[in-house]
Amino acid sequence: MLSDIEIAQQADMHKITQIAAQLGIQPDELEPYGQYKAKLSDALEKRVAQNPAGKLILVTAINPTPAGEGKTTTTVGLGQAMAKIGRNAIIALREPSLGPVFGVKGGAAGGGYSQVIPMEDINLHFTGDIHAITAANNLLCAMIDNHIQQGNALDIDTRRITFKRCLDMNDRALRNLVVGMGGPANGVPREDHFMITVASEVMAILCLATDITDLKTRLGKIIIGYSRSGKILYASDLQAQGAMAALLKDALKPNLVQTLENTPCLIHGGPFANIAHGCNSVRATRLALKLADYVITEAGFGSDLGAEKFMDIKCRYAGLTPNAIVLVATIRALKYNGGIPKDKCSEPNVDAMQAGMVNLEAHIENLQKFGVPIVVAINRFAADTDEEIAALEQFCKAKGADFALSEVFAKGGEGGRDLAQKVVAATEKPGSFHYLYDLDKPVKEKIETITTKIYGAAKVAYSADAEAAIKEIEAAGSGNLPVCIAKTQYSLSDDPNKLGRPTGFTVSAAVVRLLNGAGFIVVETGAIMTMPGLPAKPAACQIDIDADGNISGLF
Ligand SMILES: Nc1ncnc2c1ncn2[C@@H]1O[C@H](COP(=O)(O)OP(=O)(O)O)[C@@H](O)[C@H]1O
Ligand SMILES: O=COP(=O)(O)O
Ligand SMILES: [Mg+2]
Repeated sequence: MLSDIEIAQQADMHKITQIAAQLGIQPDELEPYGQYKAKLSDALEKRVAQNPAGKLILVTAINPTPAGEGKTTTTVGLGQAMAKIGRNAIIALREPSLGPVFGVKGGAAGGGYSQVIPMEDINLHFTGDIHAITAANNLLCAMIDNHIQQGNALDIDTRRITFKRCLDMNDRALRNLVVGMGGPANGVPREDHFMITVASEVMAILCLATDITDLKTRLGKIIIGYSRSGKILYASDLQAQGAMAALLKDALKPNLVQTLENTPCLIHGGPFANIAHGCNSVRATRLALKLADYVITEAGFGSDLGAEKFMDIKCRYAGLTPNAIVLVATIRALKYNGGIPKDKCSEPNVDAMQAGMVNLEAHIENLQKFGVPIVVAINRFAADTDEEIAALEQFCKAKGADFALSEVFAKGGEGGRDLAQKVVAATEKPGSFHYLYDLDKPVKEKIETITTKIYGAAKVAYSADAEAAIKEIEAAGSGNLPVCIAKTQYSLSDDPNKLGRPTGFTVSAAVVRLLNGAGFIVVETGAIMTMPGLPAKPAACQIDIDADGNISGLF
């Protein structure tokens, strides 16, 4: 079989103006970036605002292996399959981060015959949105350190600056550093830290902002740290929000591209779901709902992360109601959850798969708590045996769960017809969507609702810092915000080694941070890091470009 990039490079790409025309988008509502990418204008958003909204479908997954289980691939394949069955659908994805592209997972443009294209552009610089987010974030950092250098009128406590620099790269050497070295002309020395751009508050703000005014307001509300008297300081205290918003003017507009089968795709925003809220932007999702009868979108990692945050943060803020959920399960991930090492998960092993079924069961039960019809998508890999597939289908039947065997990786839209039919039917079932918790509950109660009802934890252990932060957040009147738990994606717990369906465990809430601009409270658990590191053999080592500009090795 050809590699992902070889399939993508052989695709018959249509001009982006043709893809736009399929959606009724006028040429003057499109801002092309070359012939195959474009941003969608504010004028379009205004013109279609009164259109009836389409149906919203979320794609999530069980706990993944490090390679990922095919949510993006399934989202793309389902979008293609909907066209095959004559349904008018758009897919809405997050933009890939350079961290995984050069790290372990590789790109995030789907795979096989279900990819979005041009995949090299999408996986690398795309339309520059993540670079703009990095620049806006680091402009604020430069203004913080400059304010201190210029006399520190705000009396910023240099030991309590909470806003970190960012870079869209897996670079562990930047996790902890000292800035301002070199003497009086070069700044004031202080400890600082980098996080990966996709975990930054500016990324979260871009994904939740409804327009440029809302964006600027949110940016101004970013907490940068404290004065030495303990006063909370904001980006607006440095008059930074205007310049930051100006840097993000174009990044705020959703991007239009296409799938291998020339069906439309919006890509906008790219937060990870383990260390951030894991959903593409509200603007892109809302716009897509006004342009098509079905919108298929994905949220990162398993339902314990991306799907829970999609429901309780994104849908709540955007007033969205999902009409169906696709739960991607793979035989390899079930074996992984059944205790098989990741490099052995392609070997036939029904027993191990059966042992790992408890993880699928947990995710089905989790998603049922949101009151939205579910379809399990068995994402078929070449190594899957008929016996394993039959056993998995039998499990779904016994569980009373709708399911479909999906072969969109190997066959594109043709491999997703049954899934598409099942999903359309699911969207026509009565739903009773509801959030997991009410915002007016105490912060600890919201945290413990997620950890017990979704993760299956027995309790939460709060560090002294976490306890103090929760008290301070509630005393400042900000306790009525959603919670965004940062934890490992490999386990329902905060311990990556607890696979399957662990019970009786304790989740450790180590750090609690108020993202005042984004409007949610981050709870960092276990040993989660906001700046990943590259692996021993980075994917970057196999990426190359020839004299004609042809890129290879991206996957
Ligand atoms: N059915 C499949 N067979 C082979 N490889 C697959 C299949 N589905 C997905 N992949 C590959 O697995 C990796 C993860 O897929 P992706 O869709 O990015 O998962 P997720 O979005 O859940 O992280 C990608 O390299 C993709 O090409
Ligand atoms: O945030 C993680 O997203 P994927 O699960 O699509 O890799
Ligand atoms: Mg993905």
